[in-house]
Amino acid sequence: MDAKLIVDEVRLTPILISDPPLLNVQGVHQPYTPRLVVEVVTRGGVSGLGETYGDTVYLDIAGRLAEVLPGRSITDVNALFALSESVDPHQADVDPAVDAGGLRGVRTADKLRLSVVSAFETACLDALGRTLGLPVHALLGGKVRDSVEYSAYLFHRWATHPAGGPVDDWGAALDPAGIVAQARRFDRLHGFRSFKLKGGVFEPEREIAAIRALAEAFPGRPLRLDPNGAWSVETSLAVARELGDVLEYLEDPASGTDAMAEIAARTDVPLATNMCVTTFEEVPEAFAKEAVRIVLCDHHYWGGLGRTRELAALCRTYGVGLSMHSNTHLGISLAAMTQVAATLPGLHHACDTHYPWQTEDVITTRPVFRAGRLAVSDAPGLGVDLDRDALAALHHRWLSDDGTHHDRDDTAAMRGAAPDWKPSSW
Ligand SMILES: O=C([O-])C(=O)C[C@H](O)[C@@H](O)C(=O)[O-]
Ligand SMILES: [Mg+2]
Repeated sequence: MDAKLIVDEVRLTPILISDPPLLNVQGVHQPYTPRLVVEVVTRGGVSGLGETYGDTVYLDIAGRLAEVLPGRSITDVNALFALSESVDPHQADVDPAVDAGGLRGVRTADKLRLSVVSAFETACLDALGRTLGLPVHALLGGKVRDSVEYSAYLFHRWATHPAGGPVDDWGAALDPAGIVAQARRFDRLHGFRSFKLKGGVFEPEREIAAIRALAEAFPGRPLRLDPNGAWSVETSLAVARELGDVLEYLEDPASGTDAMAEIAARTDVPLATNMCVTTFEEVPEAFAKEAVRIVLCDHHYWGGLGRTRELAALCRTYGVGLSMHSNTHLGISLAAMTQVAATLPGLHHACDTHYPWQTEDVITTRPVFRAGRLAVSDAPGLGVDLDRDALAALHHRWLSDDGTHHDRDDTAAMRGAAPDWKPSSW
């Protein structure tokens, strides 16, 4: 093996990034959210980047994986899965409750591990691409498009965080007019063609009215509504009847494969998910029951860019559509999302991204959306460079935090404003 390709060192940098007070079924985003930046440095002096969730449970696994990686080749990404199993002795201890902040389905030991492996895989591919002078998409078999379409991610939101923290100039959006104003600003700034509204915040009638207002303001544009499983089967069907003529898809209206399958059997509105199909183990039952027509991939928890392509192949095989999910993330993840999305022939829906809500980053140049799309970089690796000063500042914030923000907890943030608050269901 060429010595240049051998991992010399792995650097892990937990950071806290500012986040606006966006509302969802589990509460409100905290003012700061944790992320982890992974750097894999080769003996050839090349450094590759990856980014993933920064909550404590991920940091623990990442720390152990970082210790055993030096001495291995950056080409050996398939070995990361077995390697991560060998260093994660706490697999049985995982609380299976749905991740409070994540809203991304089951919480298994395997999935937590895959969410760490993904950042290491991305960093290895970035380092390999930089070493060979090739973009990551070339390492994945090549791009099938030159730009990737993203969707505007609309949220009901407050103007400020209840406990204080960073303030932006978006103001509150708590009714249909506020959501339309937010969509107009996204349209103006980034040219997004399609809009996704995070639902499950207010009673369904108010969210139906918001989608209707969007349909009126942006006739013919693709619209999605995602209450993160907050509704019953009957409520979901009622919403589908109300909005069937304007929705591109309804995302996770109810929780669980059986509920989704029942809704799917009784409506023509396509159902999408990033909650009931989030692991390969969940695929056979969901596809057999025809519970969803579209799966949202996410390279973070599916285990990386290679596994995202495997999911895409499965979806293609079963005639299930593909879209892309996002959680709060920075430019390293956005670059990885764009590189893998560029290689997926069956990706016919605009990808989600929280990125426009993020005002801070650890990369030197902010990507620019044009007509809602990002150009696919052909530069070596992911095509992004680390801003070390920004990384140090955000790491310093993490170090200075008393632990309140080390684990994302939207419910705790909401209870800061309303101590008796509980998630609603309709
Ligand atoms: O599509 C989704 O379900 C998400 O994007 C989950 C996220 O966590 C979102 O709800 C959020 O950031 O509040
Ligand atoms: Mg969703």
